[in-house]
Amino acid sequence: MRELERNRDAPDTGASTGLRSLAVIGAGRTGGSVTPAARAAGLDVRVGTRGTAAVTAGGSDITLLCVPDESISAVCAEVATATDLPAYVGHVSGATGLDALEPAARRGAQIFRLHPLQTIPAPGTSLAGVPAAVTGSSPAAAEVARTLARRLGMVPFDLAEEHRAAYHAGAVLASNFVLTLAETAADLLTRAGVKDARAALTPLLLSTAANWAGAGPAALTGPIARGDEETVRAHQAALAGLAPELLPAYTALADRTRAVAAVAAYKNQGGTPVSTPKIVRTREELRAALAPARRAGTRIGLVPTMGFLHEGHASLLRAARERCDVVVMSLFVNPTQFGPNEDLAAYPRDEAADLAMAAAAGVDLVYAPAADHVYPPGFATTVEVGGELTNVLCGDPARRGAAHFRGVTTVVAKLLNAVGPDVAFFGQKDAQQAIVVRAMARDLELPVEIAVLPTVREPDGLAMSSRNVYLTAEERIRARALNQALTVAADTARTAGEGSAIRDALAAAGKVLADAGIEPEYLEARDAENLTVAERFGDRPVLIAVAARVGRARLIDNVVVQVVQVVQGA
Ligand SMILES: Nc1ncnc2c1ncn2[C@@H]1O[C@H](COP(=O)(O)OP(=O)(O)OP(=O)(O)O)[C@@H](O)[C@H]1O
Ligand SMILES: CC(C)(CO)[C@@H](O)C(=O)[O-]
Ligand code: BAL
Repeated sequence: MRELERNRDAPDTGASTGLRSLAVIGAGRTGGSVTPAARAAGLDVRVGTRGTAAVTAGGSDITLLCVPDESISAVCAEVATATDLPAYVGHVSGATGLDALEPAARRGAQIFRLHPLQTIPAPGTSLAGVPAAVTGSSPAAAEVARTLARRLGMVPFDLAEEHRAAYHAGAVLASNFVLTLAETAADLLTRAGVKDARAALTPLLLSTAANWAGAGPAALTGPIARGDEETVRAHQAALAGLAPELLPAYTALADRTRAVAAVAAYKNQGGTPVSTPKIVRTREELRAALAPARRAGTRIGLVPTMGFLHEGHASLLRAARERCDVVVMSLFVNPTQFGPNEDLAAYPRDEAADLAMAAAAGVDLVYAPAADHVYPPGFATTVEVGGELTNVLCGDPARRGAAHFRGVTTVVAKLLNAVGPDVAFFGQKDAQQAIVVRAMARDLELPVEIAVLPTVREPDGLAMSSRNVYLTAEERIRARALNQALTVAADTARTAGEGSAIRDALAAAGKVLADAGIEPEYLEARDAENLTVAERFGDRPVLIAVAARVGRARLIDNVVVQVVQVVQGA
């Protein structure tokens, strides 16, 4: 065996590896396939079973346990009693940990797992080209397992022990669940009157597998890939009548398929997705999906959005990805923050594109509930931040009113409760919203950090907003005046310096707006922390905020000006 260690880096052909003798314990499907492959590779193979394991294993270079999962531990205990203990003891189970080989490890053997990622229906199945997941208790044990795999004709890849269960779940999805899906599809076709459903479906199933093997998510075809949601709804209606028990599974798979379609579309544009986010629609699914992260005490980040994502949202998602272990994005056009004459019905929506952006930014979980799930019949509780913060600027009764912020704080409180994030991310573009949400979190002692990130702008300075889509080409050009006006106000203040009049800065900004034919709903300067009216520019940050209708779009923007920098600790 020492020879085997000496030759670790040698090519794995013939006797040069030093691997000569192999004890195979178990003569079932896997053992019965390993044995002929090992003999064909020129190994000296001894075969034993439970009861003869110690005698068979004694003196071998490697002993491989090919016994049922539940017997591995007991058979390993037998092997551990061998007088001439093999240096390496392994098993071939995907579901079982290395710890099942503890009895041999305790006596000084190095242990490994070598799991063929293939169904082995009978003894004598060829292992040629079969991928094999390899894990070792040491680098030497892993190398021995790789060498053995190659000698048996397999293609080894490394698998970390802590990811064994996830890996095995993947294997079950690809094999067992695909079979279950095929069987379910056949059942449905049979109920729909098709005679030999299995024969009818076989070409489709085989070509789907072959196409996926070649092209991955790009091989996806069908209604979801082409955004035909009407057909999806027709399927759901048909299932509700013919096979209602299949409806939850169909709906869950449709959501998963939307995420795959989004990833495919994003890749198609040349992007490299960081993840395929999971979509959940109910608070129960959300909690279940987050339970492992919560148990593990990992850092959860939440980015609340109303969808129709742009680079502003993406900057929040990327910040969450950098700062948190798990990134949750909510996607919900919240009806309670829209006034009766506002644009709730027209608000732009594109879930598939949103999922693609979420995938690009590395989002783990997208929470996209229906309105009646968030607000079921009987819903009667609201969260409201009182006082100045919600009565001024957008909260002025003549504008969106305090009811708008009541809608925002109510839904944000619900989202914070449902997700339980460590950090929630908001954009400075909605400056008043960020201040109001911070006040709510502080007043209600919510255990969450409210992070506020800078406004992301178009190259010409226009703040990115989902509502920019409402602008015609001519309005889009005029809309630049909002940021230009704020820039002029900030420059005026900075040039005039400490104590300069707010009035002058606002007048300069107002002129820029007027020149563009824009009459603002408001153009005001307020203390950037408590929103009280600001009198002069000085050492406190001043928020200059504007709201204006440009065509159909009501746009907002702001800048924070502090003409005297306060040196911390001075
Ligand atoms: N340009 C931007 N830069 C940074 N953050 C932004 C930007 N636009 C929106 N956000 C932030 O993204 C989050 C979700 O906002 P929302 O989905 O309402 O997008 P929006 O573009 O502001 O849409 P709307 O048209 O409703 O203003 C909020 O915290 C918001 O402040
Ligand atoms: C925070 C928010 C998602 C609540 O609906 C919304 O107001 C928004 O998108 O800014
Ligand atoms: N972007 C803030 C949410 C709203 O306009 O309703």
